[in-house]
Amino acid sequence: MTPALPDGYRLIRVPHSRSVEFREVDHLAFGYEPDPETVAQVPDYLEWDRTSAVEAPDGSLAAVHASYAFTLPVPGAQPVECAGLTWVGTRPDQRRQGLLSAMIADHFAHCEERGEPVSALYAAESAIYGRFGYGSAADDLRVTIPRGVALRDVPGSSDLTLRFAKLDAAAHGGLVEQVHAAAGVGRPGWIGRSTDALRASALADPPAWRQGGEPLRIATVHGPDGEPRAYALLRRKEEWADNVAKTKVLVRESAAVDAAAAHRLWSFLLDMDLTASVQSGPLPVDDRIREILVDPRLATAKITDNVWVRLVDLPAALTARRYSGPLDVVLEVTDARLPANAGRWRLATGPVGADAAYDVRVTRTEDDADVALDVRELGAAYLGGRSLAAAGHAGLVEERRAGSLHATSTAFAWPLAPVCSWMF
Ligand SMILES: CC(=O)SCCNC(=O)CCNC(=O)[C@H](O)C(C)(C)COP(=O)(O)OP(=O)(O)OC[C@H]1O[C@@H](n2cnc3c(N)ncnc32)[C@H](O)[C@@H]1OP(=O)(O)O
Repeated sequence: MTPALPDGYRLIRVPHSRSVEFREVDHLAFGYEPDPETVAQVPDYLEWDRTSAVEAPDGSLAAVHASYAFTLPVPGAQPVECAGLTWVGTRPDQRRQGLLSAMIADHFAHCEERGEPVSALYAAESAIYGRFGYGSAADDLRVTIPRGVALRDVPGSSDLTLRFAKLDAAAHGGLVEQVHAAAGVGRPGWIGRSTDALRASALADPPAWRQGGEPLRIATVHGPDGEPRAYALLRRKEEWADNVAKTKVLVRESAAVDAAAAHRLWSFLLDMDLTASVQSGPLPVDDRIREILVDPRLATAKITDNVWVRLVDLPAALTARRYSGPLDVVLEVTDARLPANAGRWRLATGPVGADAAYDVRVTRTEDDADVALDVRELGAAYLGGRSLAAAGHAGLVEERRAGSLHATSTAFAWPLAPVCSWMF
């Protein structure tokens, strides 16, 4: 069902030649205006063959959205093609007349045309996207830790070398992406920056973004042959109180390829002169730092929703991931926006064979349903970080055959918590 637009409005693709107008809608919707220095220093990272809008009858842009061609790491399998929805905005004077609803339908149609079975996003407000079938599929953790707290020993940490420098995009860009990719192996949701412009924007540091802190620095950890094994992009924000230094270390993003490298990095961050605390960037909720703090209570933790996931092509999406155990279940799915997903589906997986062959079948069935749920709940559970049983406990998933929800929930769960380490 395509929601109707008001008379005279139409959905269009936006070419690069209209980029100023496109950005202006977003500035009006979000309430900001980048200064010329920021515009000059942050690369244009939108993909201009994936930018769309609603045009008003007078030819102006009333609402906009864009997407990135990502691949989304899923539990135990190759990443799946994924449209990363972004830059969604409706002009304040055009709100609540269905423009977003029409743009989302358009976005799903583009996903289908491009063969992208899932879409993911960061929600500006968490109440917006559930109605469109997106489920909150991951949380992220941000910790603030006082300087000098003790860490448990991790073998090999003290053999590694730490370097600290002013961030130089040309010199450090390759290292950051190499470590980021290696650190995310096996981690559902760990989306990589897919274009040079996105990679460059991760290192952008215009003065307006510094909030009174120093320019971005980079701490890197190296193995015996100098190979990079961890990094943190950070800035210090100088503060003094009664002649005592209270400077904060603000980490934008960090990643480590293994436990020793993570320990070496944190040992450095938690022991910087003149500082009082370290505030992390977005981490998975099961991050190593939670395990290695001697006194975890000293860390203040904040958990927020991270990526949201929408199954656009349900059978393709469910077939593209692995499950934590054998399963044979009939799911009855509701999907108000994409009726092709609705109805009864048999999801059957066997054990992994000796040859590592793995079989997942998702087929239409007329058999009685074991578990009934909306596509939103399937999206939430897709990366293995949300419990379908918990959703059932909350009244959002219905168990029709005793025991089937426990089995389904167990199979969808995954040992490593999903997260995306950067906001898009
Ligand atoms: C992935 C991203 O880019 S996230 C960024 C999202 N953008 C922003 O937050 C910028 C500021 N906000 C806006 O630009 C707009 O308010 C938008 C884009 C969120 C909504 O655009 P609109 O064109 O007004 O949405 P539309 O009229 O299609 O509303 C669809 C439904 O969503 C609801 N809705 C829209 N925005 C919100 C919201 N922020 N919170 C809760 N419900 C919302 C509407 O009430 C409506 O409900 P209904 O179907 O029950 O009537």
